[in-house]
Amino acid sequence: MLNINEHFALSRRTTLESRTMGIVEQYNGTTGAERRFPQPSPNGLATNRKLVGVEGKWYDVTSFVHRHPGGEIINYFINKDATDVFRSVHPKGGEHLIKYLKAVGSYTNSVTEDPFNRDMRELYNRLQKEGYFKPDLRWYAKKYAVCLVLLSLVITFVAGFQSSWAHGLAGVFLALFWQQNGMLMHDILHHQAFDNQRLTYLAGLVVAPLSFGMSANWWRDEHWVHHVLLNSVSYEDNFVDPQMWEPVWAQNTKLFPLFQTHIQALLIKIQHIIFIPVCMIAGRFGIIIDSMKRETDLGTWAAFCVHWIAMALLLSLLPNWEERCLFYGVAMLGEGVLHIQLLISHYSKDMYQKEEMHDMEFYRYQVMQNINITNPWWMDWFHGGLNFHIEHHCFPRVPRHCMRQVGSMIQELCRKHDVPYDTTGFFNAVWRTLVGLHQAQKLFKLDPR
Ligand code: HEM
Repeated sequence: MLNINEHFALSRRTTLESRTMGIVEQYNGTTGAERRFPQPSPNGLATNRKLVGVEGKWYDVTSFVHRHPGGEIINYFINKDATDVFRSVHPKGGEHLIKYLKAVGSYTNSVTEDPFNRDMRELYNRLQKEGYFKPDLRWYAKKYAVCLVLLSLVITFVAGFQSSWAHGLAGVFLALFWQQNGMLMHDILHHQAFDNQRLTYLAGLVVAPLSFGMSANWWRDEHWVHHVLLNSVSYEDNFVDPQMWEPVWAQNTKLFPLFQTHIQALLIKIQHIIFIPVCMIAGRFGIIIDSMKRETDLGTWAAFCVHWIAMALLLSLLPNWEERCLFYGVAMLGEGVLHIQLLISHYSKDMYQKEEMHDMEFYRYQVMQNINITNPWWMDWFHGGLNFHIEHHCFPRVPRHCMRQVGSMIQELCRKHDVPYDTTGFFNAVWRTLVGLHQAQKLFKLDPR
């Protein structure tokens, strides 16, 4: 095990950018999460081929990995059993892909030795049989109709009233519009509304760059890595779960080696105090800028333009700059709550590193690394499915409105196998995050070299 100074020494060798962006190369070889995905040996099959194991069969992807529409993350699963992750990420659970692929060998169907994982695979089969994974377009269409009502309230209160309170209220409606769109984007990109890649892309354009001002492609790519390699950090491979890493927070001591400047050290000392205000003030712009920096898709850029032109027109309807700042400021702060919601389901969980990985298979790992938010059903709209984070990480394609039922099934299996199922109220989850940040800052110091 490395001590903290050695961590820092290691971390200096690479740039921060390569840590956050070079997600790919590290997947070859033994990385931290490897032990999470058991490896049956592809005995008797040519060793120079790249094989992926799904449901007991080996598929040769040697000539396909560079063209894989899901990106280079597939490299991480070469010569491994990828059954659970394969079913979780692909539309239709990848059944359409399996039908057309030719197997080149087989291994014992269930390499999983963890009885909890075995039962969760059975639960997956049951959910599949009972139609839980069926995309529910009508339910999501109703949700989008609510968004349109919110948008018309924004326009009415901006254009139809002169008073400041009406413009402040319009800001609240805009915050709700963005928050609900953000949650819809999350569901849609997980194929909960369409199990077709093209339609998912088009719907993603509407709810993300057009309505929210953020790139759906960027978010999807980062988010899938987050799902698959949740809460992982690996210094040698310059990798950290992209959704769990902001160069301003050290929520876990395993992130310390990634911080190198005195400014960062200063921010970390007060991170528990500034966490909420920074999320609320800068959260929205942080993801907009990040997503624009890497976007190359013309459709997305066209949607960005429409978004900002519409926003400029809306602001021009207000009588002066004070009213504009009031309106946009209220909207931005209100939408900032979404950024807190996005982080509290993981921030106070542990992070795993190569040297310390536990032998946990897919479902056990997903259950252990997530926190659910307990809330009455009538507040589900506010949490937008993020409250069922355990269920979502186990079965990302289950539509939001089925989560309660699926939650009871998972809880039953957790009780049966004595697997901790972490659930707490919204404010308590925020508190746990702040306490975690506070404890981490007490341990933090820059390398005194
Ligand atoms: C036999 C191996 C595999 C094949 C043939 C394959 C093929 C594909 C195809 C054709 C798509 C486009 C979506 C679709 O039409 O279904 C896709 C998407 C994707 N694949 Fe794979 N894949 C394989 C294994 C994997 C593995 C092991 C991972 C590991 C995480 C992975 C991650 C993804 C992701 C994240 C997407 C994007 C899904 C989205 O757009 O929402 N794939 N894959």
